[in-house]
Amino acid sequence: MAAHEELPAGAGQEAIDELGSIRQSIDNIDAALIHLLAERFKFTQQVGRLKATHGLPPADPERELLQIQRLRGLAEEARLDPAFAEKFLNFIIAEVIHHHEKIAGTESANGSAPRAAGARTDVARPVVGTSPDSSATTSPATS
Ligand SMILES: O=C(O)C(=O)C[C@]1(C(=O)O)C=C[C@@H](O)C=C1
Repeated sequence: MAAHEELPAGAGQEAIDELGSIRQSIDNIDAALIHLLAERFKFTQQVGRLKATHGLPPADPERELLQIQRLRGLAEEARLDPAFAEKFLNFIIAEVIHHHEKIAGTESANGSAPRAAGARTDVARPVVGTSPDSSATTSPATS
């Protein structure tokens, strides 16, 4: 509900105020996520240039396997769905690899083949735990 909209019948002012306050915190967290992602992409761009300069492949499946294992563990500790954590990381990494390919000039004419999260086209890539294509899993909510 946007600020200019009328209050739904039945919701008291206290509830509306609480909702507004919680949403402020959500907005702060969303802003932090954007800033963190921007910082992460700055570093991965550095990696992309380094890899292109030295002829290293854009993707490193072994590294990804370690990252996924680590993040799944962290997610469990934080009571976040590990399948969601894996899917989220794979989503980011797919974009990073696309950037790496662009830097190296190795992307195909219509861009990279769509990389299903957790799937490589050129290398057998380990997939840990639940499939990151979590249409089969429950919500990305906490577990
Ligand atoms: O660490 C690397 O080699 C990267 O290119 C970074 C990164 C990542 O985004 O974390 C991206 C692609 C690789 O497959 C593994 C990890």
